[in-house]
Amino acid sequence: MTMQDLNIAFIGGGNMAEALIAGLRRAGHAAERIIVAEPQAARRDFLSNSYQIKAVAENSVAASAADLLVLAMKPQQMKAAVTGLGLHLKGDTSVISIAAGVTTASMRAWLGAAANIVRVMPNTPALVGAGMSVLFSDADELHKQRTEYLLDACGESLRVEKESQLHAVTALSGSGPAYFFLLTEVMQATGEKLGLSPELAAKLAAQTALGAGKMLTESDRSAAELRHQVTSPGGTTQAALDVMYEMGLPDAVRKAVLAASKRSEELAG
Ligand SMILES: NC(=O)C1=CN([C@@H]2O[C@H](COP(=O)(O)OP(=O)(O)OC[C@H]3O[C@@H](n4cnc5c(N)ncnc54)[C@H](O)[C@@H]3O)[C@@H](O)[C@H]2O)C=CC1
Ligand SMILES: O=C(O)[C@@H]1CCC=N1
Repeated sequence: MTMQDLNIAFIGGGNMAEALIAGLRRAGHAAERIIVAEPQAARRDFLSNSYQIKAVAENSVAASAADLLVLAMKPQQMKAAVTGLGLHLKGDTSVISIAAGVTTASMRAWLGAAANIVRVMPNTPALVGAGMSVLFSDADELHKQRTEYLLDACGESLRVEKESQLHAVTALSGSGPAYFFLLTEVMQATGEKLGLSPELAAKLAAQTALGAGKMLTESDRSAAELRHQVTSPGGTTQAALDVMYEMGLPDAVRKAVLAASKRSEELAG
C-alpha cells in the first residue's frame, strides 16, 4: 500500500484537525480517503463542504476503516472518546494522538496494549502548509513513517527520542504561534493609535512577521545576530528594545514558555 492509498480518519473535527485535513487535501490526498467523526452537526457540514470529505457523527464508523487514525479532541475529552474504540480498529492501524499531555501509556490503557500509538505535537500553521510538528513513538517504524507522510503534507516534522521532551515541544512550537500572534496584535493596534488605517497596520505587522520568520528559517545567522542587524545604535529599534527590556519582556516570555510546559505536564496527570 502506498501512502496515497491510506485511509485517514480524524476523531474530533476542530481547529487542529482542520489544519491537518487542509494540508492533506492541498498535498493531493484523495478526499474519499479522508473521514472525520465530529459530534457537532454544523461543524460536520462545514468540514465536508470545505474539503469534500466524509463527515460522520459516530466515532466507531470513522475508526473502523482507518489505516491512520488521528485523535484530535481536547485532552480532557480523550478518555471518554477512545475507551472501547480499540475494538473497532484494524490490527495494523496507526493511532496518532495530537492531544497535549496525554501519554502513550494512558492511550494504551484506554485503547488496548497492542495499539500502535504515535504522539504528535503539531501547530496551526499546518493550515497554510507551514506547520512544525514533532512526533514521539515507541511503535514500529512503519507507524512513524505513515505519520510523517501526514505531517510533511502540512509543513515540517521532526522526531524526539524521549516522550517527556514533548512538554517543551508543546510550549515552543505547539503553543508558540499564539505568542507571535499576540505580539502582532499589539503592534497592529499601536500602529492604528499612531494614525495608520487598520488595513495598513495589519498588513505591516503581518508581512513583518512573515519576513522575520523567513529570515530565521533561511539565514544561517542566529536570532540574536538578526536582531543586532536591525538595531542601529541610538536609533528607533534601540529605543523600542530598551523599553522591552526595562519592562521585562524577555523574563515574561521565559516564564510564559515554562508555564506552558508545566501545564502540559499537568495534563499528563
Ligand atoms: N489548536 C492548536 O493550536 C493545537 C491543538 N493541539 C491539540 O489538538 C487537540 C484539539 O485541539 P483543537 O482543535 O484546538 O480543539 P477544538 O475544540 O477546536 O476541537 C476539538 C473537537 O473535538 C470534538 N469532540 C469533542 N468531544 C468529542 C468526542 N467524544 N468524539 C469526537 N469528537 C469530539 C469537538 O466537537 C471539537 O470539534 C487538543 O488535544 C490539543 O491539545 C495540538 C497542537 C496545537
Ligand atoms: O493550548 C493548547 O493546549 C493546545 C496545545 C498546543 C496548542 N494548543
